[in-house]
Amino acid sequence: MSTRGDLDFLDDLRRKYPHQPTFLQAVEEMALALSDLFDGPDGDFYQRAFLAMAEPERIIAFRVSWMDDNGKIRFNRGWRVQFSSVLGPFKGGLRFHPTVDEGVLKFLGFEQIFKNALTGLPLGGGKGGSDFDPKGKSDGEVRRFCEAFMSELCRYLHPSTDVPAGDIGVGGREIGYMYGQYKRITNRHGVGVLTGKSMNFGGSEIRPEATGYGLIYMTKIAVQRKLNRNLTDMRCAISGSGNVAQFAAKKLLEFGAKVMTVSDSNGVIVFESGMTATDWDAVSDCKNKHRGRLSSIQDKVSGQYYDGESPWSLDIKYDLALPCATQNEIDEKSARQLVKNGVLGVLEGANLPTDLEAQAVFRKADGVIYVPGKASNAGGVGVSGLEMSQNAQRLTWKSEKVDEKLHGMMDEIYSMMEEAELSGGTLEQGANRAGFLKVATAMRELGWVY
Ligand SMILES: NC(=O)C1=CN([C@@H]2O[C@H](COP(=O)(O)OP(=O)(O)OC[C@H]3O[C@@H](n4cnc5c(N)ncnc54)[C@H](O)[C@@H]3O)[C@@H](O)[C@H]2O)C=CC1
Ligand SMILES: O=C(O)CCC(=O)C(=O)O
Repeated sequence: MSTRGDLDFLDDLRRKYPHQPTFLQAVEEMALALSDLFDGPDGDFYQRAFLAMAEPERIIAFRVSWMDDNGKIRFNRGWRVQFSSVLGPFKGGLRFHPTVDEGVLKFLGFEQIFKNALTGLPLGGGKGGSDFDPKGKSDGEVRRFCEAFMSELCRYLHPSTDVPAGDIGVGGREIGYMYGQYKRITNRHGVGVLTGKSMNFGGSEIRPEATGYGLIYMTKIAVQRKLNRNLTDMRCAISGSGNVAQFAAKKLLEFGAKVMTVSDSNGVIVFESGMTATDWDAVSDCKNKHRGRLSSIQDKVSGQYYDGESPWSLDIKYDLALPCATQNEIDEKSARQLVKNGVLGVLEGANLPTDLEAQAVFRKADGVIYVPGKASNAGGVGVSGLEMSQNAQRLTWKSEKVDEKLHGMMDEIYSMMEEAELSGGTLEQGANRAGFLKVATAMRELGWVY
């Protein structure tokens, strides 16, 4: 594999976007994994295709003005990065978080292109969101913000153009409010312009669960094929306690694994004897009903709460690390600690949770299974794609059918990665290469790069 210094053809991007470090990080991670292609016989074409993919087709930026509970008008920035329509409509979530800016959305949109390609569905890549902070806002404020956001965004959406969904800070409640406003403004009903909708108006079974469940389906496959064991009693660390983390934990409990941790940005709960179903209910209630902090349930759960810590800052032995919170949550020091404590696998539920130095530690560690988020968390957007299919058919499929398709998708993605491994590469290279080649080939066929 090349080193970061070898990728000279990225210099223009580095010069243009020094203020977008996470975007450049995502680009470099991808390019490193593709270095064999860039150095090969068709390298010139692949480099040009890669640079074309790294420039969004369109970025829409807008002001969102909304009224707070005191009757004051407040302003936020909103964006939709329509990154790539090569494989299909722009598809990817919306993030509401104070750290959101154009660079963060470009990193997420760039990852989304290849993730969506891996699902095997005709989906392009996009991402959007706002620097709005939902923390501490009343339900009325969140609703008015969502309506204001959609009032701007609605003119750019269409089932065959751009179909957003949720991400950090955007769950079923926010999707409902945005869809409500879309219907009000456009007078179009029952159309698939958003996924992650309620089952009452065109949602799909298993979409809320899909990212977390998909992650654990892939984890199960990896552990079976690489370690020849099942998940029973394996000590699994999860970070985060939102949508992805909750359903990853739920599926792990179902498979008999030991869920050792969940966390939020304030602290972590460690379940030395493994999380119980009652603990899971308490976390879900805390986050989904009360929208509270984990510290508020420390007396209601069997685990111990540590303020200011994360699953990766504590010196604990885990068999599997499943980061499900946010980008760059695992740095080099945490990665070394995980490896020292004998971690067997790191499978990413979040997008880019491992920074470049930490990735290098996992790559070098003998035998550690390392699966990047664009493969292991693809189940969410995969089921979003199935929601679009159901909307187009005006049908609702049974949950067993959706779950089976989700399982099949994760299995298929693992097989693609395994193919690369069997020919001397790694699972990580396999994921990046399969996603990239699909988009690059399509671009050549469309006459967009040649
Ligand atoms: N929702 C989905 O379908 C998908 C989400 N993802 C990724 O999964 C990750 C989690 O997303 P969701 O669960 O949907 O969001 P969410 O809003 O439901 O939960 C986010 C969780 O991360 C925690 N968190 C956020 N910032 C943090 C920080 N700086 N330090 C520690 N914890 C922090 C929050 O406390 C919360 O528990 C994100 O990286 C997202 O991009 C990836 C694929 C699909
Ligand atoms: O379901 C979707 O469209 C997008 C999910 C998402 O944002 C992601 O995969 O990171």
